[in-house]
Amino acid sequence: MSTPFITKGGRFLDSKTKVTEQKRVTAMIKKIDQRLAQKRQELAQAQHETSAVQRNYGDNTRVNITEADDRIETNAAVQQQKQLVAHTVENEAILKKQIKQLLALRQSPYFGRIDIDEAGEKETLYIGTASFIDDQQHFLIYDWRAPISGIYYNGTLGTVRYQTPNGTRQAKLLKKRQFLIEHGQIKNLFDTNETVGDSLLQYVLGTARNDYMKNIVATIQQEQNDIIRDTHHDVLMVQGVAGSGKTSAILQRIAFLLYHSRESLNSEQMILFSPNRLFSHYIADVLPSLGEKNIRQVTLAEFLNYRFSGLQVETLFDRYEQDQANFPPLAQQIRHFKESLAYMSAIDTYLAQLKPSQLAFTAIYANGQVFFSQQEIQTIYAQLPEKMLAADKFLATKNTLIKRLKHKIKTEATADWVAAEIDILSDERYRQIIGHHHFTTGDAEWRFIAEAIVRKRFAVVYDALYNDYFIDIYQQYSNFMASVPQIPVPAKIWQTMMATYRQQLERHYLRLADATPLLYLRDQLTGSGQNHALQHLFIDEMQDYTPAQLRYIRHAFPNAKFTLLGDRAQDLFTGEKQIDFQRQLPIIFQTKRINVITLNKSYRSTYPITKFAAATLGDNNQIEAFNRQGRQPQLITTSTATDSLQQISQKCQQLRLRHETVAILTKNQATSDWLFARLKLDSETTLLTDTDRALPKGIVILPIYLAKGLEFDAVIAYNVAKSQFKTTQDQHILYTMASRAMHELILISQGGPCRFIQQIPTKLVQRQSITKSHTAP
Ligand SMILES: Nc1ncnc2c1ncn2[C@@H]1O[C@H](COP(=O)(O)OP(=O)(O)OP(=O)(O)O)[C@@H](O)[C@H]1O
Repeated sequence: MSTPFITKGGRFLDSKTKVTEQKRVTAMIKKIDQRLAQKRQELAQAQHETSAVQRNYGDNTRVNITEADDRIETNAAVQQQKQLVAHTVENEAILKKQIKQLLALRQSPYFGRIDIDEAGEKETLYIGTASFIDDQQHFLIYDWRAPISGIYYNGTLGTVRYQTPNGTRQAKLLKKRQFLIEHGQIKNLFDTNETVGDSLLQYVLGTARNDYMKNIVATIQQEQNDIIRDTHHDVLMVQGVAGSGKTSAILQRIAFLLYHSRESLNSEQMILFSPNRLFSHYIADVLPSLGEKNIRQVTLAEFLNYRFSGLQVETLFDRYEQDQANFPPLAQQIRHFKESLAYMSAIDTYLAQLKPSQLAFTAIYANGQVFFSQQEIQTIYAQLPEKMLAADKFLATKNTLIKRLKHKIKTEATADWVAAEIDILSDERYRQIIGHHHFTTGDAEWRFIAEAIVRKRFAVVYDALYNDYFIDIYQQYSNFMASVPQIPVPAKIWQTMMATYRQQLERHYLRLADATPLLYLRDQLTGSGQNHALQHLFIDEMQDYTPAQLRYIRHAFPNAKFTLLGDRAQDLFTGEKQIDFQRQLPIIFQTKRINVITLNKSYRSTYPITKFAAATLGDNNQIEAFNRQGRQPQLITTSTATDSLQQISQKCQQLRLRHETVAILTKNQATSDWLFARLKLDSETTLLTDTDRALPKGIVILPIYLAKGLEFDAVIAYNVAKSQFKTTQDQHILYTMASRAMHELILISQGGPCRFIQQIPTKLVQRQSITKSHTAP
């Protein structure tokens, strides 16, 4: 970049300073190069060792099983060799990671410098994406996550405090310098007294987006830093306006947590619930760019489908598409009720009062005959102490059934059919069953084989017990629904809903609103479904989750800490009744250690676009626009579909000359399909659906819910007419569409625009009407 930074509170530096700093950068790169050469040599050596160990592995572990002593020795050798292989492989992986980190540092060793005075001792520290320590153990670069780096993000000149594992420390911040270094060359640098100067941010945000989200460590803002570094709360909830850096903060937070809890935390103990698959792809580069492994990502649909193997669970997107066509008020009331905490509590009450005779046990069959009858299972359950928890009773019942199965295997082993089967057993099968076992008597051997045969015959029973198939959980849920005391609709409507539930079940289909209550009932009844190992769970776009879903997720991951990010104004799915999550959080998460952070400043879009997007929400918003100049949003009103198509084509052509990615956003998939079939565009155009996993460059057409969390250089929002956008939900859709644009926004309205646009002050949007006379040649 050649243009100088224009900075509020920043100071341009003379060329002498730049020369001195460049010298340091060059010297640093030299040191990094030396370290790289050394690490590459170590890697070559390690690879050589690995293949030597692997070669030896075969020789040393040739199994000698004739003598007992030899067997023990061979076993020990195998273990030793295994450890050696694991060690060398791990060593190689560490070296590869270090080389990758050094290569990144070589391009841009650091982005910040702080000069501090700590109790009279002056120090100059440089901050980058990873630490770099010389052979004398001097920190030449500090990792951005090191405690002292907190000063860079939080402090203005003067007295500053920073957190260390041993408590808070104090220092005087004398200088804060920001760098932009590309390919080893300082592109710009300046001193600032702001937390992180706007100029660098303006530069970073002004560039075109690429396929992947970038890390923001060089320009983290103070309030984002609070999110990243919060380690004191069980639940951290961020309510942030569109483009305020929620997703960015979550990803840097993951990197931060991994750095600070290296000993006790690894990426497998974290999971991110993301809004769609495109999003998963979009953010895939951030953690690796910070030297960390990606964590697992899952969409709610994937999570539910995994838990309901064999059933298809309605997705949020399918439901949204159907609701657009028809969503009667009574159905809305039922759904709203089923998604509430009250409904989940009703399950708790139901379970507490459940009599043994009310459990929907089912008989277990083996080879066409009843093995355990429903009555037998019920009786076992009924004999357990009344006060026992439902889950404990279920487990005790299961254990008794397993014991009975084992007993039956023993007695059945003496049956005639077993003896007959043993008589005709082939030699090969016989040897297979015996394996390495040795028997002192012929009787013992015979018994062993007989039991193995019976066990195989009754394997289905064991399977049914193991998988809890002796309770019909779908019937139990149906019974629960029939017993719910305060239903929100007339009894007849509720019964119709239950009948539909049963019919859909026959077709292996389950409504989304029933999914989490059903899982909750199943888990509470059977004591299954909990993951105690997970330590951190992150949810992006939390406004798309219902209280019942959050309650279930909390139940399923009892030891996890939660980071929840959302924006009420981007709530596309709940309809008119917005949920007050903040009030419900202590009940959902059953903790008081909750921190709520609000982000009002929006960074993604230019100032005019953010102003426009905010205005679609009316006066009732606190959105602050980051000061980055750009074109005014444009509203084009047409009178026919043909005119709209023509305008979109024209605009696409123009936008493509200026931008890498142009998105045409529609309200639903059907409209996207329709546009894709009719638009004749010269540039490469892709229609996206919810099965897509990658975002191509060029022009993309997609429904708004798939664009959640994403951003594009330019957006064309189609069709913002009053016939299409009426409700509060529509208003949120409009806001979400507008806020996806980074640099340019065009809105097409076929017929008069909706009231959310009509109300916008004239100066915020450039209006143009296309009448027939304009489009006619
Ligand atoms: N401190 C920052 N420095 C540089 N870029 C930033 C910063 N904060 C946010 N951004 C950029 O702003 C854009 C929006 O950020 P992000 O997607 O994290 O916001 P969000 O709050 O999750 O948005 P939405 O809710 O609209 O999906 C991204 O391009 C991100 O890189």
